Amino acid sequence: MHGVSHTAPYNRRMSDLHIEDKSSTSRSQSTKTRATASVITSSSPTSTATKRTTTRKRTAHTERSSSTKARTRKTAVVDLAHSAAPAPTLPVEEPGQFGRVAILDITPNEERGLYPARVEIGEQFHVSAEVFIEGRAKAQATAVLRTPRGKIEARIPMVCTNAGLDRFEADLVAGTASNTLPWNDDFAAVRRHLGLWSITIEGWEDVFATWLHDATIKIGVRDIDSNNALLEGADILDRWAASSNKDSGLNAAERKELKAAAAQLRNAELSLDERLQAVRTATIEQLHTTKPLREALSESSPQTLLVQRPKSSFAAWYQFFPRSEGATYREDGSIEQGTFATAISGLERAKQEGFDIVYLPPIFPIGVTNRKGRNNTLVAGPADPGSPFGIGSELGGHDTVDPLLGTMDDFKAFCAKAHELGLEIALDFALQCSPDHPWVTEHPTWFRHKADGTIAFAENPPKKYQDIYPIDFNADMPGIIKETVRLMNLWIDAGVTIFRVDNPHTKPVRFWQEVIAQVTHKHPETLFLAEAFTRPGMMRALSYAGFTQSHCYFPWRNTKEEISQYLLETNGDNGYYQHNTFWPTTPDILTDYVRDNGIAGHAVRAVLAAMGSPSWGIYNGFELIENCQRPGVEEQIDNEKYEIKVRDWSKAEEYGIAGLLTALNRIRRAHMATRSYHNVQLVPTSDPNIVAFMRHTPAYLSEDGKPDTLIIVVNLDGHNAHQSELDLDLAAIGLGDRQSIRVHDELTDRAFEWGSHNFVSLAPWADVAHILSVQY
Ligand SMILES: O=P(O)(O)O[C@H]1O[C@H](CO)[C@@H](O[C@H]2O[C@H](CO)[C@@H](O)[C@H](O)[C@H]2O)[C@H](O)[C@H]1O
Repeated sequence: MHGVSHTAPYNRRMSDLHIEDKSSTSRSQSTKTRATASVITSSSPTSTATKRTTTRKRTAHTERSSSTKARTRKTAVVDLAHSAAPAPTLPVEEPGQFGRVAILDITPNEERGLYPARVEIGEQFHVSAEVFIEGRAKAQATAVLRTPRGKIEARIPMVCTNAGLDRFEADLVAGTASNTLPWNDDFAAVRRHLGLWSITIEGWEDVFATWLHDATIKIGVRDIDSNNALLEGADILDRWAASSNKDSGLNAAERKELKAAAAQLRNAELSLDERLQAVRTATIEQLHTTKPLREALSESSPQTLLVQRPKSSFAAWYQFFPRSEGATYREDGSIEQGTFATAISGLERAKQEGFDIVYLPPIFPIGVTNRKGRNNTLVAGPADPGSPFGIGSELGGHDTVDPLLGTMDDFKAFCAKAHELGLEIALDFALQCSPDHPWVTEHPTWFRHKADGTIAFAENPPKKYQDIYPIDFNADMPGIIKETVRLMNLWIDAGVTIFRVDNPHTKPVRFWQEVIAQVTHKHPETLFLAEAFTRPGMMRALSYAGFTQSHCYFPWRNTKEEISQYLLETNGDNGYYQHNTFWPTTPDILTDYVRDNGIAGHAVRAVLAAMGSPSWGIYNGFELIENCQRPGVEEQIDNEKYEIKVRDWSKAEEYGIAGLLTALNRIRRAHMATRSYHNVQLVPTSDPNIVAFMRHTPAYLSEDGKPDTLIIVVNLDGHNAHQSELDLDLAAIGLGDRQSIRVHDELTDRAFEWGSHNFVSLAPWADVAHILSVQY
């Protein structure tokens, strides 16, 4: 976890802030504007001390602009006459020029900031920077978050996390988490907060801390300069007491307190220790933490942050095939397939289990030429419905509803029912054609013809897709873009809000960039899930191009080491660009782990997916433990891709998995800590079969003012019980001063007393996991 533990941070949210944005809406990123902002800053937060100090600082600024030697000399004399001059804010006039405090290596900042980091509205995220000043002086840092209109949303003190090495970190949140959906009346209010926000880092000299450190040593050894040190401290306290209300937010009583402490530091009738005691009070300590004197304020250039709509990070997906929903056996044993009308039962099941998004495979007419038969055979029988990914027939292509499922109106009614239930519809968009697709004759240049005039079928080695032609983008990319945008708009108008794009990595990234830009220009609420399993660079590029979520390698991360490493990889800085969705299985993926670990194994993978990633998904049938592989391949036998399934859902109760999925979605909704790609921390365990991690949201980011922490402990062995010791870093969850804490198991409702060293025992026939919420 990047989680930064603040004890008493200052100026949390804008509502508590006493700081105004001095550059506000005019905070353009141009050098000129930035320089102006710095100059304005120099005349308010740091130069607000006594009249004398203010005059001196203003003089310093005038000098810089007039640059006359005489004036420079005069100012130097004035400064020397007064113990130490406070470090000024220096204007930054061009990129790369340092301010008075140096700020380097701000994160997130992928590809040198070319692509904005992405978060969902209300998602906790993490920033860091290296901030330092010369010599022994102490620097501090503050993260400032601005809305798209330039208004300051939060100013959060950053914490140095590697003492002496200048790395400062902070957690932030942009806007308020929401479950409002695009068709809800109040969505307009959410939309106002979406778009490009900015983060700047303010570095500043903590002159009080620097002084206190040195003064304590000097007085301790009765240094000859002890009196000077105390007088210097008194000057600092005076400056602090007079500091701008906009910056420090001190009230009258606090200013009085600081002035009284300054007087005590100057009081020659007291002993040196008694004088120093003036600043060793809880009040001054508290003020230093919450309302410090910030001198030499230096501001980084802004980093952009794209804040996206609800469900762009935090979403629970549920996949089913509408043709199987409500399918029945006729008397002769043949199957009556489901339709959009009967598939309402799938929506209801998704709703009941607490999912947000229903994902449908392609719903278009299926080709006849080279149609695949059961179990991926190359010859289809007369009753075989074919793979829905074999798109297009004489009945139409990507803009036509398969008549076996219903009409366009039936599909619209299905979407409307989903919306009524609070579910979004994600439609599969597989850009490929059956040989019978109208494009094959209407747009021959969209396909690569071999010398003999034929077209090669598609493949994704080692998989072969003999029933489809791939699209060739080289001859007419503009034409394909235009048609793709038309198609997506058509389905959006029917009620689709999300596209799950099949194999996007086999098409040019630039193609997706243009398509997504055009679609979201008209329909900014549209989300895109990339079904890409490929090289990391390509997966990241698709995210930069606009895919909000991505399939990933979670299904193949099964051991403790693999899971631990993957949790950090997917929930760290990568999570700003690639929002990985954790699916335990899909119609294309049934791993050996799920095959071999029975009901317990299903429970394990569901807990890891739901708690390990803000975005997770379940392919239906998981509840029924459909885990038999087709020999030699990592996918189900009698796969629904090639045949219609008649399922007996009454069996779902028996296995308990449906109940578990429902509980997991309930826990996710109730705990803000599950909503972020940036708050995971591994918890060390002694047993190789027990993996543990936690998610923590500090109190200052939560809506109810309380921290939210979940500790997830999972026994990966689907056959044997395991016991493990488990070490908890209580300081990382803001409870460093406690010997013991109360935790509540969200799955079983049991309560435990835990501490920094704990013991767990988990058995596949009892509990495969604990999901413990810490009671604050
Ligand atoms: O290539 P992936 O493993 O990423 O899988 C995706 O794309 C496949 C091609 O669209 C798709 O495969 C299914 O449809 C094909 C075309 O009808 C068919 O030939 C394959 O046998 C069938 O598995 C796969 O489902 C999709 O997720």
